Amino acid sequence: MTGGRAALDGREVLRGVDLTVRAGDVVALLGPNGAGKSTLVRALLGLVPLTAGRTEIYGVPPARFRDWHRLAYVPQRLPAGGGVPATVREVVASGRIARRSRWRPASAADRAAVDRALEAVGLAGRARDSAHLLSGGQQQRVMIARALAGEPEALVMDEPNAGVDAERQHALAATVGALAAGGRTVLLVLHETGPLAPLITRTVHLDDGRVRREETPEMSA
Ligand SMILES: Nc1ncnc2c1ncn2[C@@H]1O[C@H](COP(=O)(O)OP(=O)(O)OP(=O)(O)O)[C@@H](O)[C@H]1O
Repeated sequence: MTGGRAALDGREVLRGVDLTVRAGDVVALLGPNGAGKSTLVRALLGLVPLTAGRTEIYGVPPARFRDWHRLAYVPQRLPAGGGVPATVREVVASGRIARRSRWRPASAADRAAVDRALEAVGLAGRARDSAHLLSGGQQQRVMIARALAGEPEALVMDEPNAGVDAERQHALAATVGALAAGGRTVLLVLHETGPLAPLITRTVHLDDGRVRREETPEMSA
């Protein structure tokens, strides 16, 4: 993103953001409540239109970007259920849709990716349960698993550790560590880096809609 500006309800929330996330980066986006972190990640994905500046995903503006299987996004708040009952496994399997050619039934590779994703978030034993009956934290893990199932090159997660206990935070760090080791790109909105700290290649501090500071681990070492 270069010079990105965005407004919500007539109020400018992004005030000229320059941010480049490179392949293989594990970026932590930090900042106080209301700094614009969620709006920034949504704007990077083309979910919030820019009023000025520009942004590109793999070199293409979001409106023209087609390779959505390369990315996955785990929003901070869960989309309202929509009243459609689905099992945990069905929700996670929906993360494969962008990868599958249309009308083709799920392959062994699809099923294996869903199994791995369920294992990674510790929900393998809940696969047949109704997703909408799980707790908020478990539903968040379902959304993370759905993102992992698509085996994206880049993952964007908005506050995946909010309200999450220490054990699950360490489990998430293990998952992110495996992604990083595989050369994947990860952008995380965080309140604090916690167990993810050793994995982070760059921290970006946002305040009042602007990037105030960027740090790499070498700088703080
Ligand atoms: N849909 C909306 N309409 C109007 N204003 C909004 C909307 N969503 C967010 N805002 C406001 O925009 C500002 C930035 O919000 P944003 O959610 O991007 O911040 P954040 O840094 O992610 O905060 P938090 O850590 O609390 O999630 C806040 O002042 C918020 O109240």
